[in-house]
Amino acid sequence: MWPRLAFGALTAALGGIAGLILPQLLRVLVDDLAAHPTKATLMAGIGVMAIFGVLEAAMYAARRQFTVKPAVAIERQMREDLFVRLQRLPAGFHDAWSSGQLLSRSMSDLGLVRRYLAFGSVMTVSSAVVIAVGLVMMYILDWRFFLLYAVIVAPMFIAGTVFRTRFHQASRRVMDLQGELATTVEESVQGIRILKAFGRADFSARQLVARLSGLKQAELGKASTLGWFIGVVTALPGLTMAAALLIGVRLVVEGQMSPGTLVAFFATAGLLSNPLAELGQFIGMYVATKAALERHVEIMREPTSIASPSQPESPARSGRLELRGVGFRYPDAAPDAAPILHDVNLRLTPGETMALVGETGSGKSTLLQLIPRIYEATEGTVLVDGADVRSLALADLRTRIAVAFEDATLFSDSVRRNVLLGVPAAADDDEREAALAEALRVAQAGFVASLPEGADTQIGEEGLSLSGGQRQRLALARAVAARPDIMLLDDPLSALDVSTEERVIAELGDALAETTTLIVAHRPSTVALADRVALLEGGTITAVGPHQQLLEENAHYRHVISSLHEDETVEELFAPEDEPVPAAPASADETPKGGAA
Ligand SMILES: Nc1ncnc2c1ncn2[C@@H]1O[C@H](COP(=O)(O)OP(=O)(O)OP(=O)(O)O)[C@@H](O)[C@H]1O
Repeated sequence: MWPRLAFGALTAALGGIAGLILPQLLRVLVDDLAAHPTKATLMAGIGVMAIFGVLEAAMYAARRQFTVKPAVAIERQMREDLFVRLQRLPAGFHDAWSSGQLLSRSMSDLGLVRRYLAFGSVMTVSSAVVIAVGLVMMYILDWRFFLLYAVIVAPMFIAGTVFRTRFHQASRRVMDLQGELATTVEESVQGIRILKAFGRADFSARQLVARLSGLKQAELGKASTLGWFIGVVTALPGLTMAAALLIGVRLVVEGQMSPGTLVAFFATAGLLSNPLAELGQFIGMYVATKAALERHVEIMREPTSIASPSQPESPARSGRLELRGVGFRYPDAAPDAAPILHDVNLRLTPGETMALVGETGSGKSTLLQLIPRIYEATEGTVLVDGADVRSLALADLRTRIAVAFEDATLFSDSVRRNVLLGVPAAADDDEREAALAEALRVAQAGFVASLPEGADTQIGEEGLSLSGGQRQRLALARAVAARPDIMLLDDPLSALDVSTEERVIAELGDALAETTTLIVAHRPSTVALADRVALLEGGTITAVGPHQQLLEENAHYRHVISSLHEDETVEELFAPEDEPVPAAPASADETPKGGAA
């Protein structure tokens, strides 16, 4: 890869040097033709010029051949590394970074790096070589001209130093604003229904216009910085040539210099003016690429605090789950804020189903996310199969556990691939099909059969849109298909109508008989699925026991349960289990709840 880039720079430099030979030929031709004008001299001169011209063109073509491939390969590799990094970084990192910033860093920033590698870097080397060789040739032609030309280097150097600092700041600002713009566009597209429903499309447009104006100003500032620098690097050689013309004509008239030398100087100076002006552009490209790389490195250096241990344990799989003295505060929480969770002690026996109940915002979802290490407990220990989760390889831990969140995220892919996401790659086709059929049955996702292409139907952003209830059932099917030892369900049935929910619960009860399940419940009917219920109150578990017992003994539990379901009174909840519960209206409640849209 790097040798190809080096060859690219070499061919670019050789092409430039081949071009610099032409003024020397011009000098010989002019002086010889003036002294002994013969047809043979003229033809030889034209022939050599043509050869060098073709050589210059061939070198140009070779440069592109050498440089484009490695630059594209490096860009691809950097993008892959960034993506892998983003996957590994903890959820806390993603909370703190906007998606637009990550998008612009992985797309436009890395495109800039590719362009600099394929073009800017080799052309910088070749321009520098051409300028150096050109200056040597000027010296050979006449030292006075060389001196004259060399004088402009000092102001160019000063201008270059000032330019680099300013252009770096301007480039960085433009990139950051591009990231913010990407976030605004993404949020407006994601939230288009809300904006339309509230008639606030103009609000989003105004926000976008404000961002665009900011970006425009920053782009203009960047362009004007580049503009004045290129102006300086173009004007200085021009001024030098004017001075050289004055001095050169005088030297020729006085007979101290041949006309050929003067012509050759101007031809050389003409050839150098382009690399000099381009060098300005390339320095600009270098500075912008440096800013892009800094943004890249910022992410690549983010600590992956949640990682696999170097020597992971591999305890026998049993489905045991225990939380010992667990506490947690979010990384971005104020230092004086109370922890979300503290002193949480909970033990689930293998195969047990436990419901987690608490008031809204009490930390139920947070607690669930500590188990597969989506967030890391800041106090205490989470144990899976008797081992601290931090001592297990992450991949291993996450095959032991499957999760289904209320906000069912599906990918732009077929139903089949979405549901089989957690099935081990080693499973053969029959096993995969069996897992799919079983999972769809348990999750009551029979609607899949009536989709246009059944389980091969494309869903997600690039495919068919599903209702909130359908998506939740597929997310639940995904968790079931993974056949974990421990299942974490974060209110995964909230968008289902009551009768579908009852059927799912009945199926889940059978399917999860041997799976340890912790289920965040917002409906008494979900709570009924559980062997025992844990009550989360004030950031800790204050009671654990069977639903009926907690209803009888715990006032806060009664309060939470009664607030969960408006249709059922506390008295009805006390009703013996075999007594029929009044049927809730079987509305087609498949619309997404809250943020699950
Ligand atoms: N990523 C986050 N960063 C900072 N604070 C958060 C984050 N996610 C949640 N919180 C805060 O943690 C608290 C607990 O949230 P959590 O979602 O765990 O509650 P919950 O009991 O699941 O709520 P609900 O029943 O409404 O789903 C809330 O006060 C919330 O504002």
